[in-house]
Amino acid sequence: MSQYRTFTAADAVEYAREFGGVDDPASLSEAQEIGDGNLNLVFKIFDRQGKSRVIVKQALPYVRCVGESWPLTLDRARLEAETLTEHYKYCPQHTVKVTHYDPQLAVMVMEDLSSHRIWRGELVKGAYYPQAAAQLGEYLAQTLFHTSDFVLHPHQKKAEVARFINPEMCEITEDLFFNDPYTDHARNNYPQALEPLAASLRTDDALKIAVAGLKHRFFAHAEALLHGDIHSGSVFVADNSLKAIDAEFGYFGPIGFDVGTALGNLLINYCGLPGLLPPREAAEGRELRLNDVREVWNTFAARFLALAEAKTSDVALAYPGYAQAFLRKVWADTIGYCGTELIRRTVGMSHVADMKLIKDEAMRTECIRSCITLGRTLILAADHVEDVDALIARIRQAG
Ligand SMILES: Nc1ncnc2c1ncn2[C@@H]1O[C@H](COP(=O)(O)OP(=O)(O)O)[C@@H](O)[C@H]1O
Ligand SMILES: CSC[C@H]1O[C@H](OP(=O)(O)O)[C@H](O)[C@@H]1O
Repeated sequence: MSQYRTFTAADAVEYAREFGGVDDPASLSEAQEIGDGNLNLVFKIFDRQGKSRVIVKQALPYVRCVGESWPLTLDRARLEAETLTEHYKYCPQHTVKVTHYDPQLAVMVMEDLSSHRIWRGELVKGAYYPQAAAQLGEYLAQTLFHTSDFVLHPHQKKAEVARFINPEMCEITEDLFFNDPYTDHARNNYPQALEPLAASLRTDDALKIAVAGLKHRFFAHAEALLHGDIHSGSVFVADNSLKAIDAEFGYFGPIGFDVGTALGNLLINYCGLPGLLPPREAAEGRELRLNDVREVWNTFAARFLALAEAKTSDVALAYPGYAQAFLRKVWADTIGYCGTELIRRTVGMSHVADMKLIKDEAMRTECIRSCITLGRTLILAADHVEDVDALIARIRQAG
């Protein structure tokens, strides 16, 4: 990585002229750094007419939101570019297109999705995209099925697991999802009024054993090439369009982790809406979120089963009924990982706009409380929820 240097806006323009793949490179004239994520630099490159044309994304040698005190591998740019490229093969309609990757500079060039908006930003405003949930279910089914043992030859699968070994990024997830919120960790961050609730997570034996099981499966179950961080801030939406971005946590892990993270962020929004919108709009929005949860799961499960029936290459896994049995385990994992996402986004360090934008402090505290309580309920109930309707009934019961 000796040639590595952190890009300025001028560097990003120069780079885009050379590697941006546009017909008229000389017209590229300006860059704006628009990164709002926790980790990287993202430059939007504009032409002389002020039209944005292409995106240049560069990994920093540390965690952006913390600074140089938290060094982080530059190899995450490769993992992001290669995960997105792999997912694009199987689901081009719902994956951002990466057109160039440079390991020396930890830079990638990708399609500009300025015609879209980040889904989380829309969800917090109460904007509804009726197709988004089904499209996310389709993305999850296509990418996770096609990178699983249902399809890949065992030799190819093992080679792919090796290519996507991602220890440093996985360690972040292992710590932030499964350790910090269940210990008294300096990174944790929650309202003082919730100290008794947060403290109760640290001493709840059943909860800690369930979380240990989820962490253990995150370590050990190399079921498919996950996106690894498919929250509503990693998803762009537009009318009848959805595109996943930001896959630097990609690795071979348990399918339920991706599905659970996706559902978890819909439920964080469900918990936050009473603090974000007036009562009637919030109630309507919450119903839409529950429908979204149903739609993501139902689409994912139906498409995964249809793909398994049509395309399973392994003779044992093709046995009638096996794919259904496998999906029952994915369902239990999904609910458990969904619960851990709710808790790590409220007790842990990485908070999200669905809670952060609630202006009234008392209301914000109550929304966070409901999110933590729901998270715990889901983790504890994960093995006992029959289907998505039963899940929705439990969510309603939790309040
Ligand atoms: N392909 C893209 N087209 C347009 N904007 C993008 C694109 N990729 C990222 N962005 C913008 O940059 C922001 C940060 O990107 P993201 O990949 O989430 O960064 P990080 O890896 O730091 O989390 C996104 O929220 C979005 O606003
Ligand atoms: C110390 S990284 C925290 C957090 O940030 C990542 O999100 P994003 O890249 O979308 O900003 C990921 O969710 C990590 O858990």
